[in-house]
Amino acid sequence: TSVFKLESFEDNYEAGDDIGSGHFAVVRRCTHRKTGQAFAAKFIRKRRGGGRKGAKMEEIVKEINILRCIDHPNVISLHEVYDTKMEVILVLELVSGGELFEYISEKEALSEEEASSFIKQILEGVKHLHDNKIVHLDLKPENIMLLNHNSTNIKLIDFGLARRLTDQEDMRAMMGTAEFIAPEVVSYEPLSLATDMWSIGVITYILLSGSSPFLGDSQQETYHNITALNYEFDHDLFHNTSELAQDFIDKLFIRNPRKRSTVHDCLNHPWIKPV
Ligand SMILES: Cc1ccc2c(c1)c1c3c(c(C)cc1n2CCCN)C(=O)NC3=O
Repeated sequence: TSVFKLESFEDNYEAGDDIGSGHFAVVRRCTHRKTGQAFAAKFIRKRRGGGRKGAKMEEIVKEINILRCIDHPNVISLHEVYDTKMEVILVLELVSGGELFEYISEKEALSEEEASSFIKQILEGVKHLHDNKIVHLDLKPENIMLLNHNSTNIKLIDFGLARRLTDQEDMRAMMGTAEFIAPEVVSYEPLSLATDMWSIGVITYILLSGSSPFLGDSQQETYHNITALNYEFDHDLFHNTSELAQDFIDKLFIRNPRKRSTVHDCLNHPWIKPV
């Protein structure tokens, strides 16, 4: 198990404004009283008694143990953990550049160089996770944050759905956000590191075109588009996108997870690695 700080969070930090929320969690900017350093504090409500609200302790500990074993410039780092009666507080590295999602919304679509540079950093971060047998399972532009407004450095955040791939438990679970999940998730088949690679294909498609490849008018339609691999490089959106970029994406939108590009294949793909 993990050692939690016993003195109170408030002794050491002044909580600031709310910057976002997720499953049973609220994220607030906070300042370390002694040093003035800024952090992101993720307040996760504990499940009390037989209630359904709040996260199970074993899930919280799983997220903490995953965060504790990763250390990479493209992945957010965990600084401290506080355990109180009602909640667990993760003190996390703060990034101030906002979500990649907001960045692309403002720009419509990115140049191939910019998209390739973002994807390369995402791949570097995901390689670190995959080398540690950790699958993120919720890769999407909202969980990719810019370090600061004037840099294009990114960090992966939010490991609430992340899992460590242990051989005995074959992981099946409906999770993640519809338009980013892989066919095996929709069909409730075993998940693997390849599940993250599909999501990277979706993110790449969005960065280059501003449009989501499988998104339908309903969740069911989106799921159908995913399991039917019903996507195309719409001419209006992709007419000045290289064949190389489309090949990179085609190698990720493969139904059979074992045939899909791995993070290593992607890092060696000519669209990413300058030849
Ligand atoms: C400046 C800013 C604005 C919103 C933030 C964050 C930072 C942020 C952060 C984190 C998480 C889990 C969620 C966060 N959110 C919530 C929205 C994330 N999709 C985090 O771990 N560090 C952050 O800076």
